[in-house]
Amino acid sequence: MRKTMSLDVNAGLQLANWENTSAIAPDISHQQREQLLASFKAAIRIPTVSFSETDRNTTALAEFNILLKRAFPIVFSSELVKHEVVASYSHLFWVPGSDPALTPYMLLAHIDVVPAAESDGWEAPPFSAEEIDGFIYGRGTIDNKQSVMGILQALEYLLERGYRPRRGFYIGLGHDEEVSGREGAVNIVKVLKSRGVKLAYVLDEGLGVLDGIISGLDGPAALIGITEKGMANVKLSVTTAPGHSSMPPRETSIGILAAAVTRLEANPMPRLFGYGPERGTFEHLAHKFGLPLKFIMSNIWLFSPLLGRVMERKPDTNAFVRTTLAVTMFNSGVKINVIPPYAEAFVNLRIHSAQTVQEVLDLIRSTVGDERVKVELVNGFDPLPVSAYDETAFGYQIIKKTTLDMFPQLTVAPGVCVGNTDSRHYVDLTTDIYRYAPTWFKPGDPGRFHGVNERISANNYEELVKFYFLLFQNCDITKLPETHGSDHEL
Ligand SMILES: CC/C=C\C/C=C\C/C=C\C/C=C\C/C=C\C/C=C\CCC(=O)O
Ligand SMILES: N[C@@H](Cc1ccccc1)C(=O)O
Ligand SMILES: [Zn+2]
Ligand SMILES: [Zn+2]
Repeated sequence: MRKTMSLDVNAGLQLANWENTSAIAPDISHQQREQLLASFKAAIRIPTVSFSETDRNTTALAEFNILLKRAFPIVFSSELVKHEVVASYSHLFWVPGSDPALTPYMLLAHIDVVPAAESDGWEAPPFSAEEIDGFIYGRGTIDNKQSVMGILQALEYLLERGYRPRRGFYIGLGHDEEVSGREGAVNIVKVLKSRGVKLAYVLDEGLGVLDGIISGLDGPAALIGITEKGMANVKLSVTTAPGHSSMPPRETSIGILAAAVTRLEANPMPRLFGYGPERGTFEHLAHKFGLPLKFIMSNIWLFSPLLGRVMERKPDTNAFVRTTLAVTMFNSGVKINVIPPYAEAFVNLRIHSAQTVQEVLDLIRSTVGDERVKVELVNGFDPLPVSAYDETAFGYQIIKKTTLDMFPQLTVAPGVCVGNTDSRHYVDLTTDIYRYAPTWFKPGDPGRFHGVNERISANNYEELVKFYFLLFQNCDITKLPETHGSDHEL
């Protein structure tokens, strides 16, 4: 019989047993702090906006290329670093290790951002990088220039201090992540494949440190994304005969389509909470909840229907419960006195780990339940495979250890990334993809993603630089420490 699980997740791999490879301390002088913040703000001020796959601010992207060279002169001049530009605005860096027998790893981030308009209610203009009460405001501060700049800033400091890695690594910076990554990430992957590269693990953007966001949890938790939801874009359309508005049919194409869309919103996709890896998140965090939540979280197999009902009440937690459906575009009409011959709507779905694109399409067709509404898949992909997060998972344990080196008070747990990332293009290069940076989220902060007042504290940005600084060095261990007498399940 399965016993009640309450994992002491911070035990097991005793930090003391790790080979110490972080010989260079992450000390940052007052002058360096000023300079790293100035470089970060300069990056935020360049509006590298992706509007659509065909409409991107290429002037800004070109300017960003120049900024990178200016901000990180050692990275760009070091003999050790091989740099190449991919698809004009994406960047691939390769730093070979002194021990070629060690499989390299790769860090990813993206340069482009989604659009932002000050008139939406920003407290500071979205490309100003203005600092208010210790927070730097601007589009890209948490998605994802904090990692673009943080990774290269850490490498700059390490090289400056004479660092030579034992394990080689790649850094990939995409320029079109927000509109699919088909130019940047896809071509970087092509280059790596042509060279026969295999990666120990990939670390990309995604989850972070949640502080006060999971209600009932005692203290902040770092969630490392071990998978991401699938995605589907679906087009619904209705074609009818046009005519004079004075002799209307009982329903127009607009009415038929609106009714179909209403049925979709009224009948959400099934609750699947507990059927995917989100279950492991709560089992890992269980010991950090007070009673009775501790008991509930330790017995997800019994309580998942109850938890699912509670979590579905708020959009940010509902995202973990089911495949979400958002009607994002609706176009129709020709003239005020003409019966509309055509109406179309687009629906964006984020698919729960326990479902597939095909299953979701079938459900949409049956919920619409109207032959006059044509349902077509525009594009999509299934949920991503689940990466390893047991005690032998190199990437997961390195990321976890580095997080605990910086923030010993955190509980670290695996999580599902509800947004999509460039890392999904890397599935043929590694089985282990993680989506995480120690960006801190407090209540209300998740809404800043693609929303108004996106911001990061200056202090948190500096912590990110230190995180990557330690991560590079922690990756130089040749193998994970052996686990001693671990009788708990993972
Ligand atoms: C199971 C966890 C339960 C509750 C968590 C609740 C809310 C999560 C809140 C914040 C999560 C942090 C990150 C936001 C999520 C998605 C962003 C991921 C990728 C971004 C991709 C992109 O748009 O560029
Ligand atoms: N990363 C963005 C854009 C994106 C959407 C879908 C697929 C790929 C990228 C998002 O998750 O919303
Ligand atoms: Zn992003
Ligand atoms: Zn984004």
